[in-house]
Amino acid sequence: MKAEIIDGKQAAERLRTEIGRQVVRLREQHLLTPGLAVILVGEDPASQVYVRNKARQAREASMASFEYRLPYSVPQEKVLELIARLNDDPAVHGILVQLPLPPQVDADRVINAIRSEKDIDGFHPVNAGALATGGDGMVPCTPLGCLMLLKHRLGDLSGLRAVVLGRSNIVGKPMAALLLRESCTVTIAHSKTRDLADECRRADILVAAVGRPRMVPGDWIKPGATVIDVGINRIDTPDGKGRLVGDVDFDSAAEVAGAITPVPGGVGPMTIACLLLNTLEAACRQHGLPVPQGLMEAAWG
Ligand SMILES: Nc1nc(=O)c2c([nH]1)NC[C@@H]1CN(c3ccc(C(=O)N[C@@H](CCC(=O)O)C(=O)O)cc3)C=[N+]21
Repeated sequence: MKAEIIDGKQAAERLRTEIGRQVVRLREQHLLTPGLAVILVGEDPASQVYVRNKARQAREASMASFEYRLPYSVPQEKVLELIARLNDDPAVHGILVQLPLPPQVDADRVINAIRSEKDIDGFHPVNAGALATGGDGMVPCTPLGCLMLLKHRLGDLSGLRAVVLGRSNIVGKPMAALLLRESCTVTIAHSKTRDLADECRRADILVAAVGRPRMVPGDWIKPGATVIDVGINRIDTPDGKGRLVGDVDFDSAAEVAGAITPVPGGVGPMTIACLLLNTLEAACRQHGLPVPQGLMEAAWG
């Protein structure tokens, strides 16, 4: 194996430690405790694990965490009512509604209902628009985490060719916008892209976010490229336990890439750390306090 493994777990731990310090400072100097509210609809076991992890890590960073569990069959109105209440709750600075949602609940309606200042996922159109036009809104957690890992490895990204595989509003599009902001030459590739392998082979930076287990083989990767694997796919194994794999075929990719993120232990932990970062920033903004600087650098320390 040739590639350096980019340790997202370690980078996320460093970032969370620094966030925790800033939260303690806010509490002591301004009597302000950043609060994160997480809404989970339904009983999906994987989602329950994520939500529990988010709440635990928020508390470990000295934040307040509020969890709301609604039944799978909940009417959309009930979800919107809860959001309206949290929008007006001064103890809540960030609201996250775990996706996906059941069919009777329209995700766009729900996202639009969250006050954009409390939209720590960065999914609200106001925040998506700010990212696209160079404003300073909330940046979606997964792309932000990916960017930190890229800077950790590469420093300045200016002029590099970046290919983003996947065009979702949650990862692909905001990832491309962030890389453009860093002055990369950005290509968004997707299921209709012709000569997908050739597009990928041009990439100095390849971000895979398609949700297809091990879709990207090593021979799609430019030698020395930096590969960020956003995929978290559970696959069956002969022992029946199953395991997590990314969108990239790790073993063959690691023979070619200069650096690569593992799954698990890559992008996932950074996503949660960035969620805490956004909650801290949201709390500061809502109270007219300066946003602590230099936190992102903590991740690539
Ligand atoms: N509104 C909303 N915001 C989200 O940010 C959001 C969401 N909905 N819905 C679901 C996805 C998924 N997601 C993950 C975050 C961390 C890990 C993570 O830390 N994964 C560990 C492994 C965890 C395990 O072992 O299962 C890792 O990659 O090392 C995974 C998945 C956030 N999501």
